[in-house]
Amino acid sequence: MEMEELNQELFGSSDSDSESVIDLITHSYPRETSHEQPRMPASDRQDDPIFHSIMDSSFERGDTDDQQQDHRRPVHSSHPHIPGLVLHTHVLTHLDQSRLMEQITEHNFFKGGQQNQAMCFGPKELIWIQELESRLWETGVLDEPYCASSWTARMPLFDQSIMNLYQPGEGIKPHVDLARFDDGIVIVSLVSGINMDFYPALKPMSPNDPPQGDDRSKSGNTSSIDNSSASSGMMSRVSACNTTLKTSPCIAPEPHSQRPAFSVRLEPGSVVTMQGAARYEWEHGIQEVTEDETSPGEYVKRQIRVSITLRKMRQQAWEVGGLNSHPGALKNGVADRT
Ligand SMILES: O=C(O)CCC(=O)C(=O)O
Ligand SMILES: [Fe+2]
Repeated sequence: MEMEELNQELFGSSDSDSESVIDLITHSYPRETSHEQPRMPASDRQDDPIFHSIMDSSFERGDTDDQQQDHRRPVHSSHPHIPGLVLHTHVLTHLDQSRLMEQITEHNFFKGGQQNQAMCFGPKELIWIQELESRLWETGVLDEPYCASSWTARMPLFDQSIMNLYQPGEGIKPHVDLARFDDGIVIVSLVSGINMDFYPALKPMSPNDPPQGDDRSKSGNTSSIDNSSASSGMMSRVSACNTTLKTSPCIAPEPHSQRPAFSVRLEPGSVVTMQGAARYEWEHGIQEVTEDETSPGEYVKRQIRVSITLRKMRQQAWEVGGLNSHPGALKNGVADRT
């Protein structure tokens, strides 16, 4: 079956029942992966919330607006007030998203919704990173001036990916990504939209900070989230509560001392790139709310969302304790956080 037909089945057909779509997701097109990771049995996918979010989401129903979006060219909008922050819309088509979601679902990274975060290291296991990278180049996301060649020329471009699953009402605390990561961070939004908020960092970071971070990140309101923590591959909801890495309804949200300075609407298929000031001097976060204001007085209910963050570890970060000190994290590219 051609990919277009698959996409039509997945997203454009109103009468396809779950069984047939599950079957399509399981078997329909050849996989380039050599992953040894255990796959989710097709029968279990019927209970998989990610799968259901695909089934329920508006773009999967083939809404006219969403269909049209597929034919729109990518638009790159540099933020007028946050240097280095660029929103790239209409980057991933429904087909791109469906392929990524298929891989994520198939590898059961979120354990049927029991875990809300999964991490992979190294380029080998990350077929979606290769696909994403190609798409980011093809669509001009990684071009100057949005992304500086000082980091886009590095090899590999990304060696870590983190996938976040957000149920409606979940968010992520405002933070500056850890110093162990290089400049140039990419966040890809899948399945449904969300508002991301930006706050001037109370304690800005710099590319020259020690890669392991310092005590500054442990105090004050600026959080430097170790959702990348090299010690882990997966973060369970329980550990999320214990570590406050990613906020979850089971802990009281800590309000940020500031109101967001700016909010950016991240539609599915859009990409955010952060470099320079946007990466080091601004915090980004997602509030724990069930609906987002998309224009004055207009609110949109949240649905399940999945994001993929692509980053590159700094060389010094490997030296001070990267994967070598956490061999478990390497197994199959992911490991349970314990
Ligand atoms: O899910 C998102 O859009 C943001 C994720 C994020 O900030 C991170 O992984 O550091
Ligand atoms: Fe982040």
